[in-house]
Amino acid sequence: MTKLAIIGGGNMGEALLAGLLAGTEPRFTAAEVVVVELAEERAAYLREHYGVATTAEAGPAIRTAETVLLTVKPYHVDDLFAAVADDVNDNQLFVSAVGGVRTSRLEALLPGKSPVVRCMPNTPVSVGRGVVAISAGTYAGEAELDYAQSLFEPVGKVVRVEESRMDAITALSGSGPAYYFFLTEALIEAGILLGLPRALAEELVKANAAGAAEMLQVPDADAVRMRAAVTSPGGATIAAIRQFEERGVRAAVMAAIEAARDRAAEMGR
Ligand SMILES: NC(=O)C1=CN([C@@H]2O[C@H](COP(=O)(O)OP(=O)(O)OC[C@H]3O[C@@H](n4cnc5c(N)ncnc54)[C@H](O)[C@@H]3O)[C@@H](O)[C@H]2O)C=CC1
Ligand SMILES: O=C(O)[C@@H]1CCC=N1
Repeated sequence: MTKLAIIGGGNMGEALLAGLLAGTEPRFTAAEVVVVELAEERAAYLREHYGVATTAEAGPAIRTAETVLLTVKPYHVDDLFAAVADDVNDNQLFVSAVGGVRTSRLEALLPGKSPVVRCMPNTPVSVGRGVVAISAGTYAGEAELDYAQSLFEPVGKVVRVEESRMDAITALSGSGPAYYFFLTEALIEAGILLGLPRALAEELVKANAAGAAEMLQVPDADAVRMRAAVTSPGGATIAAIRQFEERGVRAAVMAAIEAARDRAAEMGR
């Protein structure tokens, strides 16, 4: 029996696969995992890089799996479940990372009463520094949440949440790495505007991100206080902060996360 079937070998399927197979004591060996991926070029890449088996046939992979991890797009879900109804049993755990899709919708698509845990990971799971929010569906309880926690702890921090918070968590945390990468891009371009060579600008901006991230991990780290500590009276930093505030960057961030939350909810319908 396969321990884990990952359905969808795209960006998130690969990020979780990489994290779960990494390290000297990986959560799974490659032989314990099968990835269901329709695009053959993508499947070949995953076989070559991770040594896992792949298939385009979800049914047999699901039939023989203890845990089924869903990493397909929300609009793939109906077709997928229609095709595998005969391959599912109630002893399997379904763990869904599908954005916006509620456990009640997945439960309605499943033929029996398989337990479903919904999760929202982020791409740093690929390097063991992710964060994964989990919540239980109707037929999943503490045992299934404990199992999901043990599944994801090797790839990052795990937080248990009410499912009603999942769309907000998708916007803030699932999408979160993209915002930091976006800011990174913008800062590198700013360095180039100021005449720095691209390689130097990249080196400085990436090292700043790593340093600031490390400082934020110190217990009781306070972003407001740490930002103030950089902002000298009458100095350079306050001149930049004034531009951010005049241009509404703080309000833009809030509006952006709100839009992501609303879009997550819409995707799941
Ligand atoms: N990319 C991210 O950072 C995050 C993504 N998610 C969620 O993960 C899911 C996947 O997102 P991505 O990996 O970014 O998308 P993606 O488009 O990169 O990957 C989806 C993969 O599923 C494959 N696929 C489609 N139908 C299939 C089927 N019936 N059987 C097997 N494979 C099938 C596609 O060929 C594709 O490779 C989405 O629901 C998204 O909301 C959640 C958290 C973060
Ligand atoms: O952009 C998306 O819809 C997915 C969900 C969170 C991150 N990526």
